[in-house]
Amino acid sequence: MHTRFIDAFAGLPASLQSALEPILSHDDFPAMFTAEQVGQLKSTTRLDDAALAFALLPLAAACSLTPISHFHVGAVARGVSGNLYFGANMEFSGASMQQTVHAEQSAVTHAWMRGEPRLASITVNYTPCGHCRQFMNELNSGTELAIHLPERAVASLGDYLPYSFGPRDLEIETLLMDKVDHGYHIESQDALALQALDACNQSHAPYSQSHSGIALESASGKVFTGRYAENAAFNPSLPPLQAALVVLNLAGEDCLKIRRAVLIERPHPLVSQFDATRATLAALDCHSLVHIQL
Ligand SMILES: O=c1ccn([C@H]2C[C@H](O)[C@@H](CO)O2)c(=O)[nH]1
Ligand SMILES: [Zn+2]
Repeated sequence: MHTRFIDAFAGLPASLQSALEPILSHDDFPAMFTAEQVGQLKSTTRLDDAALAFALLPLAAACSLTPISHFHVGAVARGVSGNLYFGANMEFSGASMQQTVHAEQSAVTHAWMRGEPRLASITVNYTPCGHCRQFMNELNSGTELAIHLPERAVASLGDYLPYSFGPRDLEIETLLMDKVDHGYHIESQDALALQALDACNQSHAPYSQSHSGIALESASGKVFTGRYAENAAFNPSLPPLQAALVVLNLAGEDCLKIRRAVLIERPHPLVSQFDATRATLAALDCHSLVHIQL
């Protein structure tokens, strides 16, 4: 079991511990559970969907990286597939505050990067801040997304974000998590560049059309990609680097040991990721960034 889970695991109910043990002891535990695993966990623990997601929150929160706040936020997103995806907040010392990733953004992005088509609900250990409510208002689940919080009745995103501003106010029909393929091509033999291109082709940038994607090679040699997720209110947009760091971190790898990165974006984009990406990677001690302009 990854060392980050040991304390949180020890605090779980015994029946959940024994049901989770074979899954968590796998070296490659991806911080998600398939619908089939969820079914098995529910039947062995007799927890329902909502109770299981709450019970898993300490494990999700154990994935947080918080050198600034030491405040561990965990989220569990449930896809319409029935899969569960962890999310955790991430702070980067030496970078700007704007590079921070909230746990809700992490769980949403995690589900999206793993191909989930839409979310049904999200469970969080603290109330989502205004920024997260706005970030989630970009989703194709819309204001129907169910939000589960400790000691509160389940409510919808619409309940938590009345009089909301969103994509439809800017006449945008393609929503976050909708399947897209922007159809860009590059001439390259570099597997990392081709994976960054794939991420760019699936990015969500309907406001600026400044599609972008990134691929990171981790310490173990695995590749983690990230897609840009733009937001109707612009500032809550999540850069592609953050999306890739979410998946890399949740997979149990070290953000401070990234070997190389490839960022792909359009030439002369209205919105450029390059400067912020280079600065944040430098704060993470990665100085090998290739910038490809389509
Ligand atoms: O909705 C919220 C509010 C805060 N945080 C994180 C961001 C930062 O890392 C820390 C302190 O704000 O908590 C979240 O993850 N979600
Ligand atoms: Zn937040």
